[in-house]
Amino acid sequence: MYLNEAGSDLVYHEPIDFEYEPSGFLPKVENLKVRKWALEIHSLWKNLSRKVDDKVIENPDLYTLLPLKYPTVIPGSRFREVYYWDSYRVIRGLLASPMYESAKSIVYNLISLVDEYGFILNGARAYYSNRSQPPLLSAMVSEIYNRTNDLSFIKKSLPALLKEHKFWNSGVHKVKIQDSKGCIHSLSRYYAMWNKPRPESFTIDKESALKLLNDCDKQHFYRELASTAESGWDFSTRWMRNQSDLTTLATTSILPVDLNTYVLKMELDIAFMAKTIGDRLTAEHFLEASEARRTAINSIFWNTEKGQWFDYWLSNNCEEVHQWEAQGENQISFASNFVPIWIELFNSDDSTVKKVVKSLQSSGLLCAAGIATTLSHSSEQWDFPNGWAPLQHVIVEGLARSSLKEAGSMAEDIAIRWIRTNYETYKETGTMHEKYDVEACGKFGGGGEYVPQTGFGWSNGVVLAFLEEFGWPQDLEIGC
Ligand SMILES: OC[C@H]1O[C@H](O[C@H]2O[C@H](CO)[C@@H](O)[C@H](O)[C@H]2O)[C@H](O)[C@@H](O)[C@@H]1O
Repeated sequence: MYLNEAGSDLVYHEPIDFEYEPSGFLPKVENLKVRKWALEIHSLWKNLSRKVDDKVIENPDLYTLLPLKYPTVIPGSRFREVYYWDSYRVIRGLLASPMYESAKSIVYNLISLVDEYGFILNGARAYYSNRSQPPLLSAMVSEIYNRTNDLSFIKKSLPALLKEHKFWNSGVHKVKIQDSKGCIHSLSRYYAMWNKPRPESFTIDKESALKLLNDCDKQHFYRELASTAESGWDFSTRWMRNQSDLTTLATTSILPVDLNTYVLKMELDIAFMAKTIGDRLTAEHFLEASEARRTAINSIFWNTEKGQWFDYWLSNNCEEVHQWEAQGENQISFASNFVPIWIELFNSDDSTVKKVVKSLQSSGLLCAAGIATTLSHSSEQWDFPNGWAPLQHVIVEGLARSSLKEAGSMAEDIAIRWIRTNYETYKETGTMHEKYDVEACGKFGGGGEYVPQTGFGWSNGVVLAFLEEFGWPQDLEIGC
């Protein structure tokens, strides 16, 4: 057998809209040291830009890489293909850069995946076709539209968003649940269409399953592993019945707060886009869908005393309509419990925001260098002490949109801590990292099934997005 060198299928591409010093770049960054660093991060888009090699387009059956037509941006290091939810933060950074054409071409590639598969794959490889990832396509489209006012862009994107909405709200992804007052709600869950070892981590999964004795238990476990990869949080004690035993992953039995927030955002974005292009019926339908999901999120996840939205654990995975029970509420603090604050319906409500700010403050998740993913020291990568760019971003952005002063200050404080740790680690190691250790400023993260990766798409995107939003004053020190 003859194999090409890894990475030769996706080749370097010079982005057409890249400039070394773009005019109007990060106008609120006054400090020269920070501006210089931000320009270095901006120039990393050049390193991470790729296009599919012609040999793959000509003979797609010979490759695992999918023959995407447009140039794209990869996360970096071992992640040499496009990843779905990473792309949202990459796009937010590209918009700050500003590289609108590069941002649009990422979306066009993702749309082509919906056309072909009916959903967006975890990543653009054939072996990722058994699952998706946190659905953020609508957020990508609406952010690009906000900057460009390009009506034809939303016209081209809307059909894919409608298809994607169906994927997350039908079949195995859809769960019906009756609340304590007798109302039936429809929510979404992660559920991979796969019950074998993940092809990209085949030997690791086989080994993890060794202690399971029968084939049925093994198949169940393999589905849970792949479903956890669909959540983007692979792996975390958040999904485990027993925090020290990976084989107790139970992701398909959990109604996740963050997934349902992203689907709510999808519904609101679709309603807005449909209205913008004059499709009144679709707009009304999705406004109703968003109202129903907001009610479901309040009823099933929100705990008003604790000021958090908690994941809900289903007691039995096979019922047609589940019955809500107090014991199903998982009252452990995870960063995902604060993700709904991203949505205007929640961040415009002062009483909710006050509770959330108080709760986040006392949760133990707020650390020296940002928000920890969970409080569990498990050595899994989506656990303590790791902090991840997408989680800092979604919470900070939500808090910053509130009109409450204490929420705004908290948002800015977290953003400053996060920018500082990214800066210090970059100066120390010469690179941007996939995740950071939030216990102290200037440390990158670890744990999990692969060595820490660098590059790195979503970290670059979030630093640029934070600097765009908050700026950096002349006299504020950047070092730890
Ligand atoms: O190969 C192991 C796993 O790698 C990916 O997961 C991690 O990296 C992704 C790219 O940055 C990121 O989207 C994900 O949140 C990370 O946990 C991949 O997505 C997994 O499916 C894969 O099994």
